[in-house]
Amino acid sequence: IDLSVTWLGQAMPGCLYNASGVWCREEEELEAVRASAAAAVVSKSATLAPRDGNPEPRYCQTPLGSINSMGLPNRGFDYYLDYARRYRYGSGKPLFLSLSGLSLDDNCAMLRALAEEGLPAVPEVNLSCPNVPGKPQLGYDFAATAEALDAFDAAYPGLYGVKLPPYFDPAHFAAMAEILNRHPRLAFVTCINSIGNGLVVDIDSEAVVIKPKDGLGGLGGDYVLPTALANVREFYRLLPGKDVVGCGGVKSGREAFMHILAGARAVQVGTCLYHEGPGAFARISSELAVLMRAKGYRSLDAFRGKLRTL
Ligand SMILES: CC(C)(C)CCc1c(C(=O)O)[nH]c(=O)[nH]c1=O
Repeated sequence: IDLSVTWLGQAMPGCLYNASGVWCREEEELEAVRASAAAAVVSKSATLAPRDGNPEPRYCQTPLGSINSMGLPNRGFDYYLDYARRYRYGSGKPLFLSLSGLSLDDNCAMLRALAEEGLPAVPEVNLSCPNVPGKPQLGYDFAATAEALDAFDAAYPGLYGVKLPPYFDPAHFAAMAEILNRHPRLAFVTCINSIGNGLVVDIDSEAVVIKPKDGLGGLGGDYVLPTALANVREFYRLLPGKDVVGCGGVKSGREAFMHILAGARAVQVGTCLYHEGPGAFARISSELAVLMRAKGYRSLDAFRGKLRTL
């Protein structure tokens, strides 16, 4: 059973890696993911300057997944760029740097710095990054997204990707695809980021479960799987020549199989990784291999994007 993936001119020994934000803020965490059965590593979304993030509790696990309003706590871009400079490709696992600048200028400054370092990692620009206050996140502001991608093309000469928020309307899938398809070096989209601004209520305390934003936070886990699969399948269809990375609701070989069936080139694990730790990658990989063997598939190419309609 071959779980390897070749994309972006790189080979990955498998198809699973972490979702940005989970087990990837500190170098020790990044190294633990790299040393695990994960096939790649992505860092916590970086801002130019280090950030403490929001007051705790800012993350909460629930029976159906997770809710978080971390507030972009990260060590600052130079910390992750330094890690990228020293990153040992010996393990054959690509490194992605997630970027979430607080302004378009910050995102472009980080992209330019990455280019000047000789592209030691592939950027995954987080389109859930904050926009002008009072406006929706960048990924929900189509004009701002179009402008940002033009600026990214000018700032960075290599292949890059974007992390997309979930979309819920065919007109939004079409509008985003039209913009994304203008950018040939935009090589992949990662679908999806958490479903924004959910509210989890604890009936015993009669209170919300996280402190920031009066309890509003991004949802992950079982809550988001159908939305994640829909975004993977729609953008797989709408972005010819680009790769889609599946993210959302993966906790076993079953959901990884679903994401690849929907068209995912590779699959990220977030909420499940937060709770299980990097051992999750070996478990999910073996579950996926068992599932493939039972179905007679010897590689991911044998079923990628082959989700049947009725
Ligand atoms: C939500 C933002 C803080 C604007 C970006 C960082 C981020 C966070 C976060 O750091 O709160 N959490 C997520 O689930 N997804 C994200 O993209």
